[in-house]
Amino acid sequence: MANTIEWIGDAGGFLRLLDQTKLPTETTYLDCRTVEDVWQAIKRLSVRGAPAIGVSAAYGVCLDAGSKESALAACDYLATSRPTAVNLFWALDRIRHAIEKHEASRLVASLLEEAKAIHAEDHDLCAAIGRHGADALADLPTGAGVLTHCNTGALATGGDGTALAVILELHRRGHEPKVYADETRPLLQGARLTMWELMERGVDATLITDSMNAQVMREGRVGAVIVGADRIAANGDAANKIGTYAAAIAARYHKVPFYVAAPSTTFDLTLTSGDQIPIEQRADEEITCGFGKQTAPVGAKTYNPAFDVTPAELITGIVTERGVFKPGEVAAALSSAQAK
Ligand SMILES: CSC[C@@H](O)[C@@H](O)C(=O)COP(=O)(O)O
Repeated sequence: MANTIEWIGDAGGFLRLLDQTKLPTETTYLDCRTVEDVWQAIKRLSVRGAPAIGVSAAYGVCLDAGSKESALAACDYLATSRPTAVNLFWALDRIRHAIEKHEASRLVASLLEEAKAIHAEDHDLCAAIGRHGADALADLPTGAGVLTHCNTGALATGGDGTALAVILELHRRGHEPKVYADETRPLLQGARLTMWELMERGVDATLITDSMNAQVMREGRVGAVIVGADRIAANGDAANKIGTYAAAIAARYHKVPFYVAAPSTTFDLTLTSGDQIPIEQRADEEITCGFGKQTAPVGAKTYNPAFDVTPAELITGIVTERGVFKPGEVAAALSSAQAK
């Protein structure tokens, strides 16, 4: 796999991102040399996926950390790029603490160390999620169907991914999962990115459109659904890419277990329920003129929420780096782990 996020050089270096808007047809990189470049890259989804957004923003601050004031202003600015994935705000808070703690004279080097630590830690979180999730799904018959939505792999994180890390671990363990990848309208993260990653890794993957997943479940092809998340509230309600909620409803109807996989950095325990999660609204053109092809009358009125919230009651288990928990138990489990 190509590097999704890479800092090139030392403290005077720059951030190199794999430009995900060009995949799967072109593997090209975007060199970000200013905070504005990183903001734009996050906004237009050149880098996307909750953990990857957080890691990129942490590196982004290093591009304007000549003084504590400029670094703090960079944090505030990057926080305006996208509203839903809480990993962005978590990473920027961690960088803000580092700004306060470290000497102004070697601020860039200190912040770079912190950003690299956030990146490396995310790699380890993904590995732990993969192991716990594969343990939870160990009883699935060999060759069972596993449905996923959006892209939650190496392109979305600093490691192997969240939901996709579970699938890859099942594959490594010889369970031979047969993945059904929702294409994930309107920006096709499932078709363009998940299919690309799974095919590169040699995992059996079948592309379907989002509207086919209920029928695929009805045909008995799916043993489990596993998805990622952008923000999970204290009660276990989970925001993820638009279409996740519909997949969860279909899974419940067909008695298919529905798992959400996310690191502790995706939890927002200040929110009591998913109703409080800010949902990003994106441009009309994404659904009227996707990928440059006009598919609706000019001037068509649109509504384009980028995420939805799956209520906790539809979620069988939440896979974290600390284990798999019932949605109603996950906040207490993570809080007690943090207190230790
Ligand atoms: C490990 S990634 C989990 C989520 O961030 C992912 O499922 C998702 O919804 C990404 O949305 P995107 O708009 O592509 O950033």
